Amino acid sequence: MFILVNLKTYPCDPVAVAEAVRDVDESTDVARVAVAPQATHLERVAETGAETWAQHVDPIDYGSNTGHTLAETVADAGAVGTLINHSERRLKLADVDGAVEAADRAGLETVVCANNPAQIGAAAALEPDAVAVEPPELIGTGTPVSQADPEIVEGAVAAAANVDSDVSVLCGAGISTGDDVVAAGELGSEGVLLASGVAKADDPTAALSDLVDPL
Ligand SMILES: O=C(CO)COP(=O)(O)O
Repeated sequence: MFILVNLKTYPCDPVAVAEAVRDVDESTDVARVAVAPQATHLERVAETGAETWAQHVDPIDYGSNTGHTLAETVADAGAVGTLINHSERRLKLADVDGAVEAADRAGLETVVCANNPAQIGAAAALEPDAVAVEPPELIGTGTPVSQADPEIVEGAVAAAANVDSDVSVLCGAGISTGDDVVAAGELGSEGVLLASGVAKADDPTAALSDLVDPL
């Protein structure tokens, strides 16, 4: 299972969480664990040796784009992948397409987020490496999508497979325990996105160990 920890703009220590991510990733053969800090922390996080992802890239190339995030810069800072169209950083469909293209150009792995199976189908058609279904109403609640809305995960898996069977499906929202990760896997998800369960934990290593232990 792929476990991607999104730090959003939570007031945690990104380097401490990244060290926990690196240590837990190295301690297991059954999970791949990565962290997505804020753009300005990418370099410091990547220096820990943790697999580092961006939270967003813009659908742009080098040039006159003040205030935007260029995929190549994110890759230069040490990121190997990027989220696109997170529910807290929504893009127009054409811009999701452009951001996937920009990430591909920079050699970044891509996960395109979406709210529901219909959007997952549209996202899969843009040929990212993976799509992630995250019902916005469950984000940050501690109520796991795999329990509260298993149909949405199964629907997302079916919708992506219908469009492009090479696109993996992840799910997220409210996931904080190993049982939640196991349940996500049983619904056909190849990984999970999570944030508050680790970013707000007093002991991120313990929180991450709990996530991978039952796998
Ligand atoms: O938005 C999320 C991950 O990208 C999920 O957030 P929570 O894990 O806090 O529900």
